[in-house]
Amino acid sequence: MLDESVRKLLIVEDDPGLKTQLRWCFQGFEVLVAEDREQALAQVERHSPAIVTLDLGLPPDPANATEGLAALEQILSLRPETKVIVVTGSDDRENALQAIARGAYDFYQKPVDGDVLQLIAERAHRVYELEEENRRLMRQGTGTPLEGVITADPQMLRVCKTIEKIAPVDATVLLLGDSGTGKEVLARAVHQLSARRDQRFVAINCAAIPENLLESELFGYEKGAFTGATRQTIGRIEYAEGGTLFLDEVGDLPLPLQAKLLRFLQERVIERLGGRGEIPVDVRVVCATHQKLDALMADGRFREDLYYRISELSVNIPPLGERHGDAVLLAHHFLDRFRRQHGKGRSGFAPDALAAIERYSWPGNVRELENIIRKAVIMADGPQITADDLGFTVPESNGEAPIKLRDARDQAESSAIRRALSRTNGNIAQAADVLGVSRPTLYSLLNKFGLK
Ligand SMILES: Nc1ncnc2c1ncn2[C@@H]1O[C@H](COP(=O)(O)OP(=O)(O)OP(=O)(O)O)[C@@H](O)[C@H]1O
Repeated sequence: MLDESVRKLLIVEDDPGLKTQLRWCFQGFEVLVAEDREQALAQVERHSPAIVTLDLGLPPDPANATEGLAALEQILSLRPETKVIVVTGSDDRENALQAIARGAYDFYQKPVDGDVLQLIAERAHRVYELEEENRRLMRQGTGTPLEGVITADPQMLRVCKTIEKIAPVDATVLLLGDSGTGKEVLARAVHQLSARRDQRFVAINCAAIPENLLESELFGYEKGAFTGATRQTIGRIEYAEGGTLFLDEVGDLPLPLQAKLLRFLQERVIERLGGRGEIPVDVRVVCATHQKLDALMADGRFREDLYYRISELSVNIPPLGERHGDAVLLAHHFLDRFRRQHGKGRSGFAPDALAAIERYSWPGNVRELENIIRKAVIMADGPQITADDLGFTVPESNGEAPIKLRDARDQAESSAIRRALSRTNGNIAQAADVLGVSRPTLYSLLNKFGLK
């Protein structure tokens, strides 16, 4: 958790009476003030306040929202993570909505009620803290040693550790996990962390190639082997010589090819179609499937002897829905990537979007999340990505962050603690350090949230 004593809040208000009144609203914040756009930007640049309350009617044209809306845009482009709460006149709903569309976190209509404003500021700060925690974990590489793998989930971190251990051993690896869980990413990591890293990584999806072509694709063929075989062609196995061959969806391999693959794994030689000699090939094989191989074996659709051969080392990859905190972490990662790729200045996710991402079950796993964020980055109307932009609904929820302050705080705290623990591999002293609390405090929070 961030140090509460340095929670900074900037009030942008030109009316001296209101300014004084607002100053007294916010307990537990270091309050800064500004009277116009220029001063506001200077304060944001200098102090980076987490929260800004912004009166839309600013000089030189206090009767109009133009200056306030311009200030809002400049604040967000200077520091997109700032949570701006727009303060408007009682009959100025239209400008308030415009401000939200341009990235304001929330709006508040006068007359000022100190308790309500304090509550809104507290909620905004919790969201700010959560996002800050996410950004920090991402900056630190989230503790995963594997290239291209983003995770803070303890189960996935264990998977990464396993991959690290088995990569240098030249044994066949079987990766088991649902579609889109990152099997290919992990297969590449196996290759990268092995002595074969400077050779080829060759991937072939056994389910994507028609059965009659798969054999020649894998083993290659000699000229004249079949009609249309006008020249000698080497197969994917041979092409991977010295490197790693990734056989994706190995569960979909037809039985006759299973026998051929088994022979290759036993003898380490191949025969091209129409060929007369055996060719020795030195490749590391990594297989993957989303299928339940034991069920396929019971049905006689997968050879048991091949199963034992390919599962010398097998790794189970958990679905995204079971990984704590990973959906939001990955969402930020993809947002960063796609806004650079597509040159879009999205400032982040609106709270309802983050809540929806956290609660969704992700049947299509990381691939689904990646596609949804790509589309939202391209299609969103405002600077922030909202739950609407994500285009999916979360059952049994209204898509909003918890409204009760205590619930919001509990959710934010337990999520930050989980992340800190996974980041430090369950080391309490280090986790307490990361969170900026004492060890006894962390123990009591662990008790409170039933975390082990
Ligand atoms: N932990 C992760 N961190 C970052 N990106 C990831 C992670 N896991 C998956 N991805 C990305 O998600 C997409 C799907 O991953 P990948 O292709 O490895 O899944 P898969 O399990 O092999 O899917 P399939 O079974 O459908 O082939 C890829 O674009 C990949 O880069």
